[in-house]
Amino acid sequence: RPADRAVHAGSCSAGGAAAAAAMCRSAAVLALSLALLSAAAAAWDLWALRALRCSFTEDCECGFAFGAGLECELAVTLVGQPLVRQQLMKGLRRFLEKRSPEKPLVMSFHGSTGTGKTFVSSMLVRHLFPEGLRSRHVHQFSPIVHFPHAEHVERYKENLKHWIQGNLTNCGRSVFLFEEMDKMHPGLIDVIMPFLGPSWVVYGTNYRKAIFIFISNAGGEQINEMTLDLWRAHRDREEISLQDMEAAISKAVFENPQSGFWKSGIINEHLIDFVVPFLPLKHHHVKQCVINELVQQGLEVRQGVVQEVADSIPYFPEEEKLFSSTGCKTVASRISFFFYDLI
Ligand SMILES: Nc1ncnc2c1ncn2[C@@H]1O[C@H](COP(=O)(O)OP(=O)(O)OP(=O)(O)O)[C@@H](O)[C@H]1O
Repeated sequence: RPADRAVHAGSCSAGGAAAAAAMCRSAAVLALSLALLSAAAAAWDLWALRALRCSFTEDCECGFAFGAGLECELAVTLVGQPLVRQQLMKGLRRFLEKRSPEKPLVMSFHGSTGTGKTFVSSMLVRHLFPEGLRSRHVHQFSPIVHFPHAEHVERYKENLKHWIQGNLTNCGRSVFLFEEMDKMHPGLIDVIMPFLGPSWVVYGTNYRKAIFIFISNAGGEQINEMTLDLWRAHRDREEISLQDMEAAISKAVFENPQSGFWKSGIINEHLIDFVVPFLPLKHHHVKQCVINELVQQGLEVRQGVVQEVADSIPYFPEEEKLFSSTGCKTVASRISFFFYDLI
């Protein structure tokens, strides 16, 4: 019947439109998938090509350039830290002379406040990448800034892993500075473990060329005590046994729940290549810091100012008043006070 036919025709034409629309959708989906696939293939090709080039030519240094000036700058500007110069230069030389190192370089800086840990780490990165701390291959991490909430540790673990992996994929020569390790949530640090050893695989990059530096006050007390014992035995700080100090620091940070390395596999598995102890600074070291700072600020070096600034800083232990409680940390801020006051 005509009406039926009309209904039928209507439904048929509606069905045809729906079928056509479905066909259009499938075609669009197919086209989009093909486009995505070819884009992914192109990206993959590029990545694989880069990976291939990196593995054959070692040509993925991302602007990394270790100059000869670090040792000299350390000798001229770093005060009272014989072990730092020695350990740092030994670690770097051994690591950088290998075209294909078997594991990343892992160093750990320990010492009480104001002894030069941050000072040395920023000097070091300036000698590795011309832009220093501003280089996009130098990555600073501070648990206080990046991971402030203890209740999110599990999420932080994932974030930290992806952050390191992403940066390493981007540049195998990346430098990671982990500051304030003593504020790190317990257990979090072990997420980094696989990246520090010899057997991790990060495709498309040679992650074994990376440098990891851990910085903390943990172990500072042990360093101070050992330096004090030496002084009481009428011996010079240059005579400190690095082995004894390393053992004392490793034990202290492993056993201290507040150290960030508490019960950490990083210590147990001996993944730290160089423990770098920063010794407490004496009165004459502080004076040298004052002189350096005056020169740096383009101010006249007046002996009166040097003495006043060094005398104004608190020293420990109570009886001998031997070491500066704040190292050279407050020197710069004190200079303006004494310099302009004494003029
Ligand atoms: N051994 C040193 N030789 C020369 N200058 C130093 C030394 N130690 C500290 N200073 C001076 O004091 C400033 C503060 O030191 P720095 O920030 O490196 O201390 P830190 O050990 O990192 O302390 P904190 O543990 O509190 O972070 C430096 O910028 C530098 O000017």
